[in-house]
Amino acid sequence: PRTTDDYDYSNYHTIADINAFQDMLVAENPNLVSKIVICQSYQGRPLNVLKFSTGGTSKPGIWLDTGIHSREWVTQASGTWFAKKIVTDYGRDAALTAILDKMDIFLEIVTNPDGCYYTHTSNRMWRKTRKPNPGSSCIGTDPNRNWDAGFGGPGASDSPCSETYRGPKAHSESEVKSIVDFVKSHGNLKTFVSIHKNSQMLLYPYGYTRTTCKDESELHNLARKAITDLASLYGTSYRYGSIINTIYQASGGTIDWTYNHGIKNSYTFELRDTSHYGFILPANQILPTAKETWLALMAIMEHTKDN
Ligand SMILES: O=C(NO)N[C@H](Cc1ccccc1)C(=O)O
Ligand SMILES: [Zn+2]
Repeated sequence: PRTTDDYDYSNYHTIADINAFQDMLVAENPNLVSKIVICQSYQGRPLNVLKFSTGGTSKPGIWLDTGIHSREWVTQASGTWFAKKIVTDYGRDAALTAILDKMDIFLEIVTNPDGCYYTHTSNRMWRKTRKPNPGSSCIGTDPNRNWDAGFGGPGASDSPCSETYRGPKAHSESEVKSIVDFVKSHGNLKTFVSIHKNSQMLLYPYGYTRTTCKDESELHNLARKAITDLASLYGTSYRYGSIINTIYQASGGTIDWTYNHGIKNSYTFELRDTSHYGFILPANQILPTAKETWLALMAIMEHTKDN
């Protein structure tokens, strides 16, 4: 595709396509979009973050990431659609314009590029990073267990062969450490949304402990509003609640760390479906999934702007 207008948003794409999309989007919208390379993956691929900003220096920020689990292809595809939606709606949609006039949005679409490449070339079901584990023939760490939040506790594995291997130590994976460093250097993120698939759930901290997080009632009420907006489009029903109460105990998870690091509005989305198709969601569900999820994200971003 020569422009982001003729990019095929209703299909799954390789990393090369998605990186080309990102560069086109920046070139087409130099006053709104820029690309930050926050680091490289283990195998040396760039970790690209799109910054959507109307200028200013220390604006509060909203972080969105997709594809941290590489096999969850509908999330990277949705992230691509979100990027185009932001530039399309700025200056046209009052709600989105108000959000961007007050806050910056950071979007990492291919958060696990090594794993993503591997799903396209070798194993469609790959979830983890692709860094080898010394002393084991098994590759990779689960980037949703590698964060310094209850790290190594119940709800993660210490076996490199497990899909939920936590890694040799917290933040051992550059794909994780690079986000940790970005959060610390930015210092003013108000919202952090990590997008996964399968289960149709909207989850908030904690996963590693049954302790109720201090903002639980606010996060619960906002989650209810967000999934109500989501369901208004096609009737897709979501469950919501804390990770540990809604899905299961998991330690070292992304949003437990971001919440403990002071980002109140920390959420994990689990997009379509509820395992009817398993992880191979048909491409014809990409656009409906992206569009309904955007309504929930708008609810979360508007709440952030107003609180
Ligand atoms: O893998 C997915 N979804 O794809 N999420 C599950 C559940 C989860 C969600 C949020 C935080 C921690 C744990 C996981 O085992 O990581
Ligand atoms: Zn996942």
